Amino acid sequence: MTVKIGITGGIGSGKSVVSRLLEVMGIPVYISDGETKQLMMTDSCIRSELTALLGEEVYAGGVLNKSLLASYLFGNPEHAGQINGIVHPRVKEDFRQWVCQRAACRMAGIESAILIEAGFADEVDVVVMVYAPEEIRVQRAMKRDASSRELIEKRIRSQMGDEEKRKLADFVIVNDDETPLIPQVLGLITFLSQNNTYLCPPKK
Ligand SMILES: CC(C)(COP(=O)(O)OP(=O)(O)OC[C@H]1O[C@@H](n2cnc3c(N)ncnc32)[C@H](O)[C@@H]1O)[C@@H](O)C(=O)NCCC(=O)NCCS
Ligand SMILES: Nc1ncnc2c1ncn2[C@@H]1O[C@H](COP(=O)(O)OP(=O)(O)OP(=O)(O)O)[C@@H](O)[C@H]1O
Repeated sequence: MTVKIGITGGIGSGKSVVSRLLEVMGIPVYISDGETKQLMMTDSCIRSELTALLGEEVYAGGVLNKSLLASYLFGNPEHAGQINGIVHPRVKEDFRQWVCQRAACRMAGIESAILIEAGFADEVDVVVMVYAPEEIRVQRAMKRDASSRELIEKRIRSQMGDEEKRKLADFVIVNDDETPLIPQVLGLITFLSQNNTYLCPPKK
């Protein structure tokens, strides 16, 4: 049985960095942001529901209009709920298939900023939170995306707060530019390898 690791944390916390380290160590990771964007292009149900909600311009020129979608989604919690309700059930199905295709792997991960909010915690055996103080996250995301503080803070407000997330996580990896990251990731893998009883019975 593949042990499923959920990797979560707010925007700019360093989930992608942790996921890359896991991949380098031979653990495949389902990157939700990328897979979701792919599904929003290829899945006919998602396409028709998003078009019904936002109009034809959401796929203007045959590509996903990310700025239109982002301004709608991050503008209002109700809007976020509508988009999430269209997209997340399909992502969940897709992730299940992806895991089945990797049945030979001892461990596999899923990375999502909104793993818990989107109801994916029940899909995994262990939830790992990547934590960084909010100001560091804002600075990283502004630099990475050449984005404004206002925009990043808007996204942060649409996600679950760190304190709440911490309580629901089984492990916390601190990525605060001071605590070394690699020993923490190695520690996680070693723990999961040695303590399979902790993970039993795995969730279906
Ligand atoms: C709004 C979109 C088009 C913005 O795309 P863009 O390339 O600018 O940003 P990207 O996808 O890299 O997201 C950046 C970060 O925003 C945050 N974020 C994205 N979607 C959501 C959401 N539904 N709720 C809260 N935060 C979110 C995450 O921290 C994410 O890592 C895109 O994020 C999207 O399609 N979101 C809706 C689908 C979704 O929920 N994706 C999250 C993975 S399940
Ligand atoms: N320990 C670190 N040292 C230096 N730079 C880092 C560190 N951790 C993350 N970064 C940088 O900060 C930025 C944000 O990290 P990353 O993309 O991993 O965050 P994320 O949690 O995946 O964010 P998002 O939710 O937006 O996808 C990236 O440019 C990354 O290279």
